[in-house]
Amino acid sequence: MTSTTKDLVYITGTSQLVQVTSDTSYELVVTKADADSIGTEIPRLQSLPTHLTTNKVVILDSVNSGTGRSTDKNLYEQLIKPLFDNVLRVKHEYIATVSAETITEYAHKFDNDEPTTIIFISGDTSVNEFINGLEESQHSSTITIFPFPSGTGNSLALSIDLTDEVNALQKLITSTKVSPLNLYEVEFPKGSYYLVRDEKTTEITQPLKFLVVLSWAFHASLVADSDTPELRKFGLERFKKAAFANLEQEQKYEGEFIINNGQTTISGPFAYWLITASKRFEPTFEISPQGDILEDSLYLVSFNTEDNGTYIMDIMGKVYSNGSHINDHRVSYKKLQKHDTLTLKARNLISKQKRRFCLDGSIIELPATEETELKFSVSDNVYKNRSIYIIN
Ligand SMILES: Nc1ncnc2c1ncn2[C@@H]1O[C@H](COP(=O)(O)OP(=O)(O)OP(=O)(O)O)[C@@H](O)[C@H]1O
Repeated sequence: MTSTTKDLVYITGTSQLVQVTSDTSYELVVTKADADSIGTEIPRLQSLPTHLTTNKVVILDSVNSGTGRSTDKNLYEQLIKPLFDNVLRVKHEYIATVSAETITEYAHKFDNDEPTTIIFISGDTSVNEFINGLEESQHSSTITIFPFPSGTGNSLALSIDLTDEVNALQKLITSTKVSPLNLYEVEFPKGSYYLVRDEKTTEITQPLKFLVVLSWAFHASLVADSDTPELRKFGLERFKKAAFANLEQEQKYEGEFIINNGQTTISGPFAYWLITASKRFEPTFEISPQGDILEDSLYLVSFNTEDNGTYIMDIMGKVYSNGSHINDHRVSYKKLQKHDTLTLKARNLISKQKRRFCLDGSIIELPATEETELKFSVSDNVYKNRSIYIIN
């Protein structure tokens, strides 16, 4: 692998140029340099943003995210730790997950009243688990989130234009922009469970929040089927592999999506159905071109089942082609906003394949039933007395 060197930042007070060399591993390179001798495109750092100074800083490393941490590249050990400890002097707490419960348990116990910045080295699911794990707090407080794109899909990070870890690190230390991170809510029917590697785990007993996507049909199926140790090794390719396997079977999910008690009804059977706040799920998979994570709105993207073998790939190809699927007459693309009443009526949920939903990457299995209803809503950035923000 050829090695590349990227300029991270120039620290004006100490005249230090900080660069990152990456090949099979990362290395932080700090040299003294004269301000006039370095390129004007390198960000000048005069002082650190308050999310790294005034706030308590926690780094949550979800070590199973992406292709795991077994490779030689280790973002925290090789870049963040030396940068924070030796160069910028950012006091922080580092937590590496040891199990699938670490994040939820941390969130349950989270009782900081002081403003906290939580830096996630993960994908979307880990951030979702933290938010949903929060318990009611007596005092209102703020939690500022920063997502490194270190998982497989990284839709949240992509939504704020973070496509690689080094660019993300640059944004984390230089950006002073912090915006409310709006949350969305879904109420699953009683008897719904999380499904991990096809096994039922925790029962869902309260409405859940999501940040980027809630899906059913083809999308939920491929995310669920890709959650095996064999496929996880492939990184982003795991979704493609699971997608091809799903295309071998008919994608037919019966039901209808009802907006504002019938003002608009989008009838199935659906091959594809999701609601999302994000613009992209992968760098080139532009699922919702008008989406903006900083707005308090969702978009519905759905299309119906057809009886030819190529229509799903045809429409997916358009998603990869700058999101041009939204101009395809077969695709429903609708903005959903605060105060909209949103209901999905789903029918014939007997076979397991038909009753799996994806909530920011987690899979949820509904109980087997002839008909059920799910309710959704667009809420603000406050949950359990905590105001959630994102550095962007
Ligand atoms: N040590 C661990 N053992 C088992 N599970 C873990 C461990 N650490 C983290 N996890 C779980 O792995 C999952 C990682 O999901 P995350 O979304 O962060 O990454 P991803 O699935 O690669 O990315 P994406 O959701 O963007 O596709 C989370 O459910 C998290 O709780």
